[in-house]
Amino acid sequence: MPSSAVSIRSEVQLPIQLADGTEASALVYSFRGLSDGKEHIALKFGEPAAVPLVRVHSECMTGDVFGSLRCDCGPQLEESLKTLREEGGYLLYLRQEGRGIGLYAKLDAYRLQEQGQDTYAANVMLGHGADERDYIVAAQMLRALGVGRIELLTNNPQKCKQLSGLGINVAATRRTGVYSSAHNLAYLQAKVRQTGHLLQLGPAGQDDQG
Ligand SMILES: Nc1nc2c(ncn2[C@@H]2O[C@H](COP(=O)(O)OP(=O)(O)OP(=O)(O)O)[C@@H](O)[C@H]2O)c(=O)[nH]1
Ligand SMILES: [Zn+2]
Repeated sequence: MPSSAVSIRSEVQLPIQLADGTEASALVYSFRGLSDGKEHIALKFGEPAAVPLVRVHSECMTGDVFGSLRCDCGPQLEESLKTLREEGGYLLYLRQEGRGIGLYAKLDAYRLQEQGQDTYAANVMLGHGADERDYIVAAQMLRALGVGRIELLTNNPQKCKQLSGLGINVAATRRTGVYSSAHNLAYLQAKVRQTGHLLQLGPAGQDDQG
């Protein structure tokens, strides 16, 4: 369960340029006492509503930084930043690279996917869990920010379930757009099939972008 010992360590303004060239400003928080000892951060945009919009984003260096088309993380992050700038709210950036298995192991999993394994089976073949994430630190960060009730921006029912189980009131959820292409269609299909992600997938590249 979230520890009450977690507190805000620092806050600082961060001007941001979004992919479309427009600018935003966020307050970036660091934390003291998070249970896994990692450097997770939260970004606050504008004046969040009484039930703030929250994106809990799992780190994906290849997608978030380099624009990898193997997954949908980059466009989901971009969409989240735009929506949060417009509506106010929080983005929690969780250091859960590769669904918790780490960057190198994720790259190894990509090799296995090239040989026909799906994204979950590849993790298991490497000796990892299919999805090793939990959302304990997310709940700790929200509590430290004084946020106990949220609207969650996600297609992943597990995030809602786990956060609720950790005492965060997920009053509503909002789906992100669907960002599919020939490169990530099999990956997105596996997410729908195996973890119940709420994505409506048409033929590659023809899905709604919002
Ligand atoms: N192990 C592994 N991790 C991946 C792979 N593709 C993306 N990831 C990681 O998966 C995480 C993102 O998870 P997703 O399943 O895309 O989305 P989600 O966070 O469950 O759900 P949303 O809230 O809807 O985005 C990030 O940590 C990525 O680094 C892959 O093929 N293998
Ligand atoms: Zn990704």
